[in-house]
Amino acid sequence: MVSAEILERLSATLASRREADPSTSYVAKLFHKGQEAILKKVGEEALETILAAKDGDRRHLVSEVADLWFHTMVLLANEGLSAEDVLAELARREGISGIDEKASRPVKD
Ligand SMILES: N=c1c2ncn([C@@H]3O[C@H](COP(=O)(O)OP(=O)(O)OP(=O)(O)O)[C@@H](O)[C@H]3O)c2ncn1[C@@H]1O[C@H](COP(=O)(O)O)[C@@H](O)[C@H]1O
Repeated sequence: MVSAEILERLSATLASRREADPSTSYVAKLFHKGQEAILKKVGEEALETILAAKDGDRRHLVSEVADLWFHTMVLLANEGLSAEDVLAELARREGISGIDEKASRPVKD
């Protein structure tokens, strides 16, 4: 079984690409293009994920979610963050019902 360690290894690879040659690395090329280009890819992959979910092909859906996760990880790496930061946030939320959490928010005027 594949474990979440793949996310940590991928995060390390992404961080190492900050100094890599854009002509030999897709990730280095995205870093070189900057945040706008990365956000555009995240948006495209989110849309492709929605379309894949609607077409009912489960393997296609998994492939598109992998593209989405990968590009959101590039986005995090571009901000000096990693999958570990997101995993820590999910761990912090573990066991807290979304309904209870929402009800505990301060009331806005
Ligand atoms: N997981 C991935 C991964 N998933 C998707 N992609 C690439 O993401 C790109 C965008 O996918 P699209 O389907 O949108 O293709 P496209 O429309 O041609 O893309 P654009 O040219 O428009 O950006 C493709 O080139 C995919 O190959 C990935 N590229 C790299 N990785 C990982 O990142 C590591 C570092 O990659 P490099 O920096 O290229 O060495 C690799 O070893 C892998 O572990």
